[in-house]
Amino acid sequence: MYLKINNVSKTFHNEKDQALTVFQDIDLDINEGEFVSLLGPSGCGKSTLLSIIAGLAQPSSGSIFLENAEVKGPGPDKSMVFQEAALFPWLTVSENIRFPLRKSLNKKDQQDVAADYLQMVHLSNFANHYPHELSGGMQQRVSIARALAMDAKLLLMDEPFGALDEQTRTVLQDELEKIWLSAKKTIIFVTHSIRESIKLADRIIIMGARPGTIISDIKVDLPRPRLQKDMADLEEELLIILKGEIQKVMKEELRYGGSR
Ligand SMILES: Nc1ncnc2c1ncn2[C@@H]1O[C@H](COP(=O)(O)OP(=O)(O)OP(=O)(O)O)[C@@H](O)[C@H]1O
Repeated sequence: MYLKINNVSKTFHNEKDQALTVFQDIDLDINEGEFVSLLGPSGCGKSTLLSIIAGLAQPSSGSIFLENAEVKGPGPDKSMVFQEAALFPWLTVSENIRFPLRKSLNKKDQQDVAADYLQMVHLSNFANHYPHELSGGMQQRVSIARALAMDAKLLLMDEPFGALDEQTRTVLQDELEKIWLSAKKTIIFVTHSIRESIKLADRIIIMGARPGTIISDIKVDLPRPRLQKDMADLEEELLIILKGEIQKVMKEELRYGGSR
């Protein structure tokens, strides 16, 4: 198995040492080359699970194996795109993309790779600008270009298009689909958008309200590129599942908020 998530649980403790178990006993096997989307109500632990897979956070119990090696920390075998762009403000756009490549590629190759990915996110004319000269959406496109340029086999994306306008979002969804189809990377993609997950993923994992577990594991067997009219039935089905979970979260938040 390419990625094996074994009985993973995560509990946080607040300042009063009250325990908050975010999710419990998550078991998930992901094949190499799969495009998996993680859906679930706000606060069910999608970002936390992604950070644990990335090696940026530790599980409270359980373990994760990537190509049979236990994940103990971040590494070049996985790259992550966060909800907000995380760029070095003192480096230009092109230098930001080249930074993770500095040890693996010579200068000319770094420049070529940076230029290719900047073109892909339609920012070629901004290569020598600094992040503060770009809008939030443009900065996020640079982060995506940087993660793709690293060419890690496992790409972890935490609502990467959440802050983008609808048109840019659609363009980048199409680009990501093309990259995935040609490079056959394994992608785990957190989103709030049912439509986005049906458009992109092979497989949709739905996490339930806290303490979260996996409540559905759905194969998306629609031809690509996916058309809205073909997606409608599955969209309806997922909406019904998610609505129930969102209601549970709202009730729990009221209870938790009231106890503070
Ligand atoms: N470092 C932390 N310390 C304490 N609690 C945390 C920490 N990180 C996350 N949490 C809590 O864990 C729960 C899950 O958070 P997480 O961000 O993983 O959820 P999510 O499903 O990605 O939510 P959203 O869809 O809103 O982004 C939340 O209740 C959050 O407050």
